[in-house]
Amino acid sequence: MDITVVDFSSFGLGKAEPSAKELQRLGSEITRAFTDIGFVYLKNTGFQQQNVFKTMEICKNFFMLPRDTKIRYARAFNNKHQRDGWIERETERLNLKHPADLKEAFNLTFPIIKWPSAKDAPEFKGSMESFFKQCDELAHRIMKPLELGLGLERDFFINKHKLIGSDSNPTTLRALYYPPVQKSSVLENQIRCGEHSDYGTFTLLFQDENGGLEVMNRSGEYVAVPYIPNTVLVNIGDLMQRWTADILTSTMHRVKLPESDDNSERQSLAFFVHPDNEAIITCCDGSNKYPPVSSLQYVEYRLAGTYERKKSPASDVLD
Ligand SMILES: O=C(O)CCC(=O)C(=O)O
Ligand SMILES: [Fe+2]
Repeated sequence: MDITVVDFSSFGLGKAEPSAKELQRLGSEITRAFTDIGFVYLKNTGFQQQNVFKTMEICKNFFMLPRDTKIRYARAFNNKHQRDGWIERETERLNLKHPADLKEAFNLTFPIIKWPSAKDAPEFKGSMESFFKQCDELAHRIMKPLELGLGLERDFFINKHKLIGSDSNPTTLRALYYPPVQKSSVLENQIRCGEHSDYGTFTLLFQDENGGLEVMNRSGEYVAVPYIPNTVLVNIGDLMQRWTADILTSTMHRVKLPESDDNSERQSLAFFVHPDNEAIITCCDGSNKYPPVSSLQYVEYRLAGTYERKKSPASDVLD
């Protein structure tokens, strides 16, 4: 199983809308990939690889801060409407059958109250804000051909994603850091990111050169999804699968441990696209295969399962 690479140069960031024929081509190719495996690599999106790596480096500087500093920016777990901030290692478990994930993360979900100060993390705020904006623009550019590919009316998806980057939409930019792993301290079945499917519309994923991401193929085997320079990996989320009455596929994936104690770390940036809070998601083919659900209700229900009931870092810093 190979994940298709689609050339998105005709509608990359900053480009005018291409001809109807070209948009149709993009739509057919992307829709085919999302129908088959639920993942596609887009190349020439307008994202500069160097800028992606620079953003990761700025994030790494944050992750390298002492715990006492990072804890000041920890995500609160006592308020389900406040999901931004730092998430300590082994706090989340994306697969409930496995021990907690060997990763830490920083969420940018609006409203953002946990920005690290410029003193603690120079450039972090500006860099993440600008990355968020670029992701938002690319997400909207992907929706247009997708509407065409699925034979939906123009703006079908766009109209339900008007408030990205505000308190009325749960879309999240997440910086992930997977620290080096000492095999001797790893619990049974513990990996960097447990097998899961994403929750929302779709996800834009930017990986570094350290592998580990794997996707389940149709035979139920996990296969590597390597980093390809100058591409953005896009995958369908569960809400989109439901929205399209299972035409598009939300596929299980995971991040495995490095092969040996080779001190390799991993970083990624994930942009989880969700419809606006109040959007009601009803099967787009009129089949009513799944009952209508509000975007916010759905994401809150899914997120509730992700966190362990153990003492969370946020309880150290109730503010
Ligand atoms: O870090 C990665 O490459 C994947 C992370 C992921 O799948 C997720 O956070 O949903
Ligand atoms: Fe994921």
